[in-house]
Amino acid sequence: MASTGRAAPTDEIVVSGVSKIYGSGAAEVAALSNVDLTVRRGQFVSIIGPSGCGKSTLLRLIAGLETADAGEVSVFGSDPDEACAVKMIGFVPQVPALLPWLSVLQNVTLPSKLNRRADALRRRLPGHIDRAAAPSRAAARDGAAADAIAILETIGLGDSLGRLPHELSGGMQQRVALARAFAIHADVLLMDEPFSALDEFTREAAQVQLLELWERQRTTVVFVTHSVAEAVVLSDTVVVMSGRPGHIDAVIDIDLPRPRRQGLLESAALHLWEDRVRAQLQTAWAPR
Ligand SMILES: Nc1ncnc2c1ncn2[C@@H]1O[C@H](COP(=O)(O)OP(=O)(O)OP(=O)(O)O)[C@@H](O)[C@H]1O
Repeated sequence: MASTGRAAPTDEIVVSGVSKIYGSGAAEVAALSNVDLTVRRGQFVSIIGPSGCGKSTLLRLIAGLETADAGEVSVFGSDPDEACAVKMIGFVPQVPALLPWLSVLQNVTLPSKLNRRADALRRRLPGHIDRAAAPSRAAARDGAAADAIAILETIGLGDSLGRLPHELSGGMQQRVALARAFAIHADVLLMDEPFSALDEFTREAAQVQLLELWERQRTTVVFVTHSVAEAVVLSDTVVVMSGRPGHIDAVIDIDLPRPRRQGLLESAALHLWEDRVRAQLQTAWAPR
């Protein structure tokens, strides 16, 4: 059989021997050097490390928004830019970036309205797993609204469907951005410090709501954070990075039971894992 030039579908995101350099000459920055990482489908993986160690660069490479200078990235067997173009990949940035003239519900349903063509293409990509049968246009519209409402209810915004973004707190706006990402039913969601602007109490509540959404969909998530507690409470695996140039120091599997809820935040087991990740970070930051 003739080769299609496309890798076979896999159940993994694979980053293999990846290096990334920005700029050239005196302005050259080695952002990543020889990074290997495997994320299995359905895993929640957090990346933690000091500022400038290449966390966002790694996320952007998986998203197909940057190209590696060496090595390869594959998203369930597809090239990242191809996977991104057909919305196999969703992105949650630091700022919610909601459209101010649209209601909460309209903000959440907009991507699925815009992405019908991408949906059709996505169904043909080898690494995509269909979560629902292809619906008719009208059924898709009604289904998308019902789905968005269910997601917004899960995240505690069921009574805010008709409100405009400026009528919401920062924490509520970020939860709408999360709902919008989950509503596209992407194969992987990449989240770049989505809770960093929230106060501690709001942040912990948002983490619990993210976990509730994730447990419903079991979407693969790669999550960048500076918070050890956040990484531990959310993740199956915490990836510890350090810089100059950016590389992976340790991959720590967090063996805490799920579902993880508010009570876990105070548990001794959680604090033991936090201590372990913090010790690894201190090793990573120690001068060489
Ligand atoms: N577009 C760019 N052009 C030049 N250098 C860049 C660019 N993007 C990132 N860098 C550099 O690459 C390195 C890694 O940056 P990156 O943003 O990936 O780190 P980070 O770990 O996400 O940082 P932070 O935690 O502060 O967000 C840094 O030294 C940064 O200055």
